[in-house]
Amino acid sequence: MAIIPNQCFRHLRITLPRIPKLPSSSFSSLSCSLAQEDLEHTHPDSPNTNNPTSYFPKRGQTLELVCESLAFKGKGLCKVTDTGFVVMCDRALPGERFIGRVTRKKGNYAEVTKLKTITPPRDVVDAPCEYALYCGGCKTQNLSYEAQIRAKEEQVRDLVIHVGRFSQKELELHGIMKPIVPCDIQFHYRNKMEFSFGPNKWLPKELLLEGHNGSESYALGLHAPGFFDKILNVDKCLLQTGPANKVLEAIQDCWRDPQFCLSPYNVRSHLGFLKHLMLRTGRHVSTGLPEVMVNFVTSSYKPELLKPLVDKVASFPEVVSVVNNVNTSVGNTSVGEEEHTLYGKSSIAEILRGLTFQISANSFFQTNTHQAEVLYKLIEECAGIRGDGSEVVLDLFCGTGTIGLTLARSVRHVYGYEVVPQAITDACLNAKINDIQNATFVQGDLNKIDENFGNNFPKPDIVISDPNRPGMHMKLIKFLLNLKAPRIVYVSCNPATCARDLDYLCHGVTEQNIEGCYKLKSIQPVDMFPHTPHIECVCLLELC
Ligand SMILES: C[S@@+](CC[C@H](N)C(=O)[O-])C[C@H]1O[C@@H](n2cnc3c(N)ncnc32)[C@H](O)[C@@H]1O
Repeated sequence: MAIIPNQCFRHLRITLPRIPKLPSSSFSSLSCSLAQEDLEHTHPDSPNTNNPTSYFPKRGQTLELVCESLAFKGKGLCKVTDTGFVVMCDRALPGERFIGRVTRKKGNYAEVTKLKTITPPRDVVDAPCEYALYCGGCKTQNLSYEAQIRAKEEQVRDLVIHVGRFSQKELELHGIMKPIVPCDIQFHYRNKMEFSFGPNKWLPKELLLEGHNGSESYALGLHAPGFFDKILNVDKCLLQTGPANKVLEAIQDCWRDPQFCLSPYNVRSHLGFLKHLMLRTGRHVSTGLPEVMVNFVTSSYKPELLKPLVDKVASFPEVVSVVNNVNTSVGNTSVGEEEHTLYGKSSIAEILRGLTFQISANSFFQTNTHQAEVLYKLIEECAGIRGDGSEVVLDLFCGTGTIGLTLARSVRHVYGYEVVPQAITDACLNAKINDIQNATFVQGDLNKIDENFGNNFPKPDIVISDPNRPGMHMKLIKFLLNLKAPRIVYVSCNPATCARDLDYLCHGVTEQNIEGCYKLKSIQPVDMFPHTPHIECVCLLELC
């Protein structure tokens, strides 16, 4: 993710108080409270716009609560009896009655930790994963899938109304709000997982009370929720593909063997060798069979130490690539300063909308390939391309060019902009592999555009904008409002910033005397990540 200097948010800051503040007894305000937290989080300079409130539970106080619905970030939303005061609880599910302890004050609501369930949630199911209750990845695995997607759709509607300032009536009258598109495949859908090594297994309190002891053994797994230094050991992850799980199990079976002298990296002492294990699954372009890349991230380059693990994983026919990213920094990222190929190829392939994409260890690619097909089809439909090869597409936040390239076949030219230089290199490579000559990819920071932005491409007929969580910068909003392209397809992974940007584009920015000039035609939530709180949306805007 790009590091964004604080001053870039000056323009956004003054507009944030416009998010309506509703009485705490209103449910809509609850998810808005959390959305506000997210908007402030993404814009660190923003002022504190918290509402004073007469009732506030004390920190440490215990309360009996009922979870009413799921709010932004998948937190359970509850109200204190009699006062209607809002509290949020991680992992509380709709219908669940429980005892919670207040842990912190947050604007006009408080956060609680669940101590004990009194009545189980509605729509509860048995979570198939043994780690579901502790691992930070799947927060809602024990909620039926129908209830999960219902909750996601409600959140989007709530944010579009209360942050985006679109009325329920206009959403309904014009059929703007579309029903969420579910994901047909609810497990094993992730093509990429990153596990971390650590010196001690982390165990949740419940297991420690049962007498389990984790502190004595090394861990390979996922970070315990909220901890950068604690690893929940995981032998299998139900979100990743079957072949990737086979590889994970094989590594778990042998990496602690003392004869291999392999040590996990300790993020506190900065000693140790093995940092992360990244597993990516693609497909062979002709056979369609799965291809796995194994990426060992280590603190130094010692291929002889990795050899036993490399030999073990290379024995799987699906493993076609083993690479080693060497990251000598004390930071905890998986991108190395050097990359060495230890077995097979340095990249794997994937097919999306009939195009082939080369995926190297650190290149960005949609993590749910199956649902990316669905998402890209929706984007293409929204783009409403005539197909006569006359139109120009501007692909903002283009990553490795996947959206633009899937549209390139039916337009005159695609111009893609992206901040990460490696992604631009990959986008150009992807264009070449697919013999696409009418696409130009440019590296640049869309938070820092000036009046010259737009001089190097003709006026687009269609703008695709797919920003990451912070959404679009005010400079880009202003640019788009001046550009007046006939259509904007806004793809978003954060419904809160999406609702804010839709408001700017359609209703303008009053404080800056900027008028909106777009009409929201449709907003389509898409579930890309079952069992997690993440929500993707595809929105179509047309010039008024
Ligand atoms: C959600 S991804 C979308 C990628 C691509 N459209 C796709 O579907 O694969 C957002 C992209 O925006 C890029 N990005 C983030 N901040 C940016 C900025 N300030 N300027 C340009 N690109 C940025 C990220 O590197 C990332 O590739």
